[in-house]
Amino acid sequence: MLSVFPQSLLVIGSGNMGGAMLRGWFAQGLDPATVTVVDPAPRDLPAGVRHLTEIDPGISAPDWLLLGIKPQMLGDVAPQLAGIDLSRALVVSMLAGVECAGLRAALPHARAVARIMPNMAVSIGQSVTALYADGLDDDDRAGLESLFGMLGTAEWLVDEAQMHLVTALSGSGPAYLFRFIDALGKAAEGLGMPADQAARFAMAMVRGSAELAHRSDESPAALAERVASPGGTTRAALNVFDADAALDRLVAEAVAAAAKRSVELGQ
Ligand SMILES: NC(=O)C1=CN([C@@H]2O[C@H](COP(=O)(O)OP(=O)(O)OC[C@H]3O[C@@H](n4cnc5c(N)ncnc54)[C@H](O)[C@@H]3O)[C@@H](O)[C@H]2O)C=CC1
Ligand SMILES: O=C(O)[C@@H]1CCC=N1
Repeated sequence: MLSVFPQSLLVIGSGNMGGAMLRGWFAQGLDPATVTVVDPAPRDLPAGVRHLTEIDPGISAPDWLLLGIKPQMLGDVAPQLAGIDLSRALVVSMLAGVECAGLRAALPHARAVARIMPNMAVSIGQSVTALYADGLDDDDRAGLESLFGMLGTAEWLVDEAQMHLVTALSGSGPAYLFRFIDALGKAAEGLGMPADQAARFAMAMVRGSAELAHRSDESPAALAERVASPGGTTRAALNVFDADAALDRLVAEAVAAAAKRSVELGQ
């Protein structure tokens, strides 16, 4: 059977995201011997890969070049990649904000470019990953769908501008949820519950509720109404969220700020 994995993968930047993706693919059968990681300070470097602390002109032509650096570093790193043969390479960029045109301009010798926007749940194989590329052939598209489907779910966007919104929604989104869990625990602690127990209950509640919402045919908004007995405790809390649409407005403002920052990072 033909492998779905690229024959040779060059990873530039193996931090939170790059490292988590590699570990996910190794668990699915990617051979570490086919992977070269360039990173001066990688995070939990997976065993068996070839590791370089800087880009070396001796790196052989990769099939995939995975960019896992911060967007602000592309300007420094791209010139160092000028000496690498990328004539066969599909560049796969997770850089927030940086558009395909910018990637092509930075790496004009690459065969093709594609963008992905995963999230931190790649580390447990439960990311939702947005894919975007223009003018990519069917084999490359199928390869991206396979590799990112292994790390959760993967879905194509048809309009590149939507990448900013996906970044603000599902790329940054885990942080919003983590902060909400934290705030719930702190609220109960503030009202007198032991901190560790409040944190445990908040976490367990969010986990169960997320799974319930995932399995349910009803919308999250409808499920919330089912929790809220008329005149009961939940309604009292939801009334606080709903006063002047406070929760919707706060979340909309936060997501808009993230999307705006994504646009800025691409400039
Ligand atoms: N953290 C997240 O949840 C998400 C991050 N992203 C994107 O992923 C990218 C990486 O983010 P993180 O993994 O969180 O950052 P990180 O800071 O954990 O990883 C970046 C890695 O780049 C390495 N690095 C620095 N200079 C380098 C160089 N000259 N050559 C090679 N490697 C170098 C660092 O040592 C580090 O290991 C960013 O572009 C971000 O926009 C996308 C979706 C989610
Ligand atoms: O905060 C960031 O810029 C990156 C992109 C999405 C999640 N983390």
